[in-house]
Amino acid sequence: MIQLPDKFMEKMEGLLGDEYRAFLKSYEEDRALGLRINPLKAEPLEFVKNSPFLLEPVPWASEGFYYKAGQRPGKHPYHEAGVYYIQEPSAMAVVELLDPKPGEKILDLCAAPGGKTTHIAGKLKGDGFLLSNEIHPARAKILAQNVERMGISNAVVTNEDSQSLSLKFPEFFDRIVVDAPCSGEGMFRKDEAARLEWSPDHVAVCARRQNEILFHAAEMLKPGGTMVYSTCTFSPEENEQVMEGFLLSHPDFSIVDRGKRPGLSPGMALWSKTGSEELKKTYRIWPHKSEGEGHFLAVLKRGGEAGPERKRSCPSYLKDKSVWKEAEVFLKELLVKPEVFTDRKEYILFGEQLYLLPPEMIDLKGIKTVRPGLHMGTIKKNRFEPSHALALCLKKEDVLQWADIPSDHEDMMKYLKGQTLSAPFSWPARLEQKGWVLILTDGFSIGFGKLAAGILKNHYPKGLRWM
Ligand SMILES: C[S@@+](CC[C@H](N)C(=O)[O-])C[C@H]1O[C@@H](n2cnc3c(N)ncnc32)[C@H](O)[C@@H]1O
Repeated sequence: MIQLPDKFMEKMEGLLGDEYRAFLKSYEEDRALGLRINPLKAEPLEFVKNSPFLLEPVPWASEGFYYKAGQRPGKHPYHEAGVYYIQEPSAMAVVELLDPKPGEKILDLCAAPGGKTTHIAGKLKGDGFLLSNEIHPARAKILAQNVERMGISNAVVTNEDSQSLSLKFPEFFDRIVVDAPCSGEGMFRKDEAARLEWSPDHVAVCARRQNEILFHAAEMLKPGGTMVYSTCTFSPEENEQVMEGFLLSHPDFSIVDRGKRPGLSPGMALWSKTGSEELKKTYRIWPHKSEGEGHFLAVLKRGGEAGPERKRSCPSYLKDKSVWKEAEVFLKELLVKPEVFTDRKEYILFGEQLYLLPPEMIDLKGIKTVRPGLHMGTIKKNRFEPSHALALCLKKEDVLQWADIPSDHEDMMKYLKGQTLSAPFSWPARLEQKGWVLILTDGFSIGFGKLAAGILKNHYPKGLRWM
């Protein structure tokens, strides 16, 4: 059995009373493992029918499934193709409760490594604007990589603190997720660092930080907008009590009742300072009651109605199209409908790097931006090199040249290792004599290759290659 901090155990026994034994026993059991299918790549139920893994539905997440220990979905080519995101099952409840709709503007304020961001993007179906922010630079890079792997075209990744963002985006977003940094008690089964770092003082520090982050998040929500606050900890100081304090200082906000949900228990109003019944509308996930780690969630609504959109400054898009004529040539050669890209106006150039920004973006001057939009590629002298991110956004039916390599074929392994593939090819393909080719595995795009004289040169990024 794992070693839990003594003071944590004492505290939980005091809070849970008779239930404490069942709670403690859950630490002797294996934790549930989950993955969430990416609807930008696959229809979840269709995928499950043909999946190489044995998958069972997570009751609170339509795209979420449990997989069994011993299966290794993280080591399968489908993972590199962004077909799914490996995610702790309880964490999947957050975006289900947020309920984002295509066309909306969404903020994921504490976003790395990207579990909620990639879930939101799937529900937006490429329509709308997602700002994914992470305060720690190294984690923001991992977030951007996951956004790329999942084939997301309409997300911007920033690396800011919540206050700086709030100055740029007052009353801007329709929905916001605050998946707050917390003491991580709910992750003790899998995270030794959280167990070692835990102390009552750390809980208090986390609660103060959560209040501050929420304060700034609230400023960015449109009147009438929805915000989900979540943590992966049990402590009432970081959950019901944070909500209680927030509602007292923000009378225009209220907790939304999303009704009974399978696997989700009501929040513990009695553990707040006032015992307000409202807090029963928040949710908890308990490891001794559901197949998932400890979690707390609350859906908040801001009162009022959004006024007319404020005038905000736009980014300065590329006006001179000749700058990216090589990119245009590439798009016309590879795509069935190049106009999907060539008719768009929201292009910017960072040095040699060409990006396509989501529509309705505002100028991000002064904001540390890791990924301003979809990285289209690099404009080199007289040629254009498409980016890996673009390959992952494309589908077989979008392109004129493709090669579909079965995930269990040795050539897929070779491709992921960065090796060159030579004709004759034994897998389905539509290839002309030469040029850029979208590489797929079992129909899911996974990268680019370039064909010349029967040799398919590998363009799988060096940093991602399998050893
Ligand atoms: C619970 S994790 C987020 C997990 C993420 N939402 C996901 O689903 O993959 C909390 C994140 O908040 C970040 N964070 C830490 N301090 C912060 C602060 N003061 N303001 C905003 N974010 C912070 C952490 O670096 C961490 O990545």
